[in-house]
Amino acid sequence: ASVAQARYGKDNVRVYKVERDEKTGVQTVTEMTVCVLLEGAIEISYTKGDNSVVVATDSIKNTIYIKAKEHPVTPPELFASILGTHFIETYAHITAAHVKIITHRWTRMTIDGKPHPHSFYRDGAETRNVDAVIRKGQGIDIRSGIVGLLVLKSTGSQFHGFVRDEFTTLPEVWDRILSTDVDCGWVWKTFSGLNAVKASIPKFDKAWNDAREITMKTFAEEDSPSVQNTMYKMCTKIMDAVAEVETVDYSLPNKHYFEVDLSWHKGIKNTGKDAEVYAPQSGPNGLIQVKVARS
Ligand SMILES: O=c1[nH]c(=O)c2nn[nH]c2[nH]1
Repeated sequence: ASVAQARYGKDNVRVYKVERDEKTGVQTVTEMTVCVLLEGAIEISYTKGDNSVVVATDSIKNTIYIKAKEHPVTPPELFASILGTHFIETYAHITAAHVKIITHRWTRMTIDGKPHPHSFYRDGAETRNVDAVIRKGQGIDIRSGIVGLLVLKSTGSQFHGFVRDEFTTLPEVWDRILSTDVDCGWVWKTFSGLNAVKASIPKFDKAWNDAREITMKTFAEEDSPSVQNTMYKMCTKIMDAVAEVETVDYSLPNKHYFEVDLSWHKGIKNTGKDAEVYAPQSGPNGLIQVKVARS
């Protein structure tokens, strides 16, 4: 037997950083959860119990805090690249670093119509994510993403014309609720290294804003014939908006809301065009996935 693949490190490293503007008194906060996993000539730590090749996961955790102090933590694409580059440049036997950053939302409060200088609230479980792989001599591959953006529309969604056979009970529908929990990502062309990432810094926030706006605008405005078609349109619009992106992917649960037939009670009409009260379903749920590439 031999080691086919191995990587190790520290997961769930929670990091908070505040930026204080002395002139204006405005403070800005960032909170993220970081995972760093290392690859390289580490087999003997598995096969021989030889720990001489192990950068302790505790040291990896320490390094994350030190780099967060020494460097910008935003955009997350930059901080992930700084972190990964540190590990492959510091340890000769480490050949790749896998860095995942989940950025949580601290949205600045608006108090009496004005942005508050140092108060924030968590507006949703939505996160801005980055998965980066930094490989010695092979550059930096980054996938940026949005996770946990929960959306619903009360109409403007249809689903009909699907296969009807002896397994089918689903009625065709021309007006339905559509709700999903957005998990989408966009993969950047490989960066040659940290300097190339630094040269692209303004592109990362713009791409995230574009992807988020496109997702919500397309979701809201499309009279959707299916999740499949609407998510494909989101992908193509993001590709058009961000030239440096090679592929865009979505994984969307279809979070069903079932009509409740109440006709048994005094003939209440609550189905079809009369439906107003629905039963939101925890499961089962549809799950629709796509990755779109430049043709
Ligand atoms: O948008 C949808 N796509 C599907 O594939 C599907 N299947 N059942 N309901 C559905 N809705």
